[in-house]
Amino acid sequence: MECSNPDGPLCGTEPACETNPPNIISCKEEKARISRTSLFLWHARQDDPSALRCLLQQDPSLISAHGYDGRTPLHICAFYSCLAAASFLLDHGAPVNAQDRWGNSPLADAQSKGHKEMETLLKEFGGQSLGNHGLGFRNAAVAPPLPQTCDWEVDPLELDFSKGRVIGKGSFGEIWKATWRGTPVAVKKILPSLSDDSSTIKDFKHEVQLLVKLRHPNVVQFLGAVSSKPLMLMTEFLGAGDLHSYLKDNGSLPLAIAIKFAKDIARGMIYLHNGTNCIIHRDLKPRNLLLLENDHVKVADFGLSKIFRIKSRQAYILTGETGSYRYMAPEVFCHKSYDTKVDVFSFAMILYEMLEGEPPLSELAPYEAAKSMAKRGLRPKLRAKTYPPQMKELIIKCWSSNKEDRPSFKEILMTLESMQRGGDR
Ligand SMILES: Nc1ncnc2c1ncn2[C@@H]1O[C@H](COP(=O)(O)OP(=O)(O)OP(=O)(O)O)[C@@H](O)[C@H]1O
Repeated sequence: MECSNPDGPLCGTEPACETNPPNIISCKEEKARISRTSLFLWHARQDDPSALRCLLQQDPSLISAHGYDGRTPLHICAFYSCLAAASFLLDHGAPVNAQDRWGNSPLADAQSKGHKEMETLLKEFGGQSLGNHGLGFRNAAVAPPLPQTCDWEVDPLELDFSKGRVIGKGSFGEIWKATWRGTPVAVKKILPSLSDDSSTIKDFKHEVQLLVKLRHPNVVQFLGAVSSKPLMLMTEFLGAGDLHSYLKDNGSLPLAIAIKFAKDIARGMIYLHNGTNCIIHRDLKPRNLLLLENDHVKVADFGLSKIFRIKSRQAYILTGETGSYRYMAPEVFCHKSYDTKVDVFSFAMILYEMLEGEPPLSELAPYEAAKSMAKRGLRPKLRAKTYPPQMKELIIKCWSSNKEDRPSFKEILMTLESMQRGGDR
């Protein structure tokens, strides 16, 4: 399937029925809606993301479409292992745990058919094995319900913004420095427009439940969340700024510091990628790497992007905040199925930026940079003279077009350690 522009123009719009009386319009519209739904389900079965994209652009509500027995396009993809279409649907916010009239979720369908790759993909998006396969399949395990009480809910009245300030703006909302029970914290206020349906809030709660359990010295610590509107996420506050600003102020880093930072990032990523809930960051970039006063780095802003990403795409474009594109792996740009190796690709771009002192392909706009990398295999030129051959090799491996050729973060850490030992001698 040819890679298409993820924010491409509308493929076609339906003519407005301005002269028809209202009852004829609604009848016509209803018929059109039903036929669009059938078409959407059919293209899911054909594993055809381009056709799905065209229909979705005409009618965004199709993302929650289902047939009369409650089976969604994602159920169909899961059942027939249509990976490209499933990946597209998930990227565009399709409800991953929708249950059909037998109570089965897409993951239960994939499991019943033994589609391993599909299972992995659905789980990455929070898929749960729900239902009992009343169609005659073997029973699937039902995920335990979330506990009714939670220890992460923050009372918004306890958040004091009076002496706070906005410290950053992302596509999901503003980041504030605030005080919570006397402690400085960073609070991300999610744009109200991104949390206007109950399923988003449910997904949000589920995700926070996972994130709040994470603990690692190189991962920004989640402290809690407000699950009423506006949704808010509270993390520890890191006062030394982010890597983007640091590089802007200081230019390229000496090799030893770049290796030190890179090791911290690799350690944080090993933790995220290898826990019981494998977390793929998908938006690793210098702005999401926060510095500590003692020159250590922590990985921030992971986990929730998949919930708000599609909804925020519009805001993303409107605010011109397209910085993430520059670090984006080709398979994400092309809406293909992907795994933890997308973060390795982004890491290569960050390594490059730390050593060269300028963003990768800075001569191109972020979107153009991502497109050239994905479609033409273009890569930034390694110009700095200070690269030891091992570092050059590492960067080139990490930004391989073929994700299988990219090393894991465990391997990356080992290479960085051996480089550091070489430098010490
Ligand atoms: N815990 C924190 N402590 C201190 N500063 C933070 C913290 N979290 C975020 N920031 C600051 O806020 C900025 C914006 O963060 P945010 O994660 O919302 O935006 P982004 O990653 O640039 O955008 P997007 O979420 O759209 O990818 C960061 O680059 C950083 O400077």
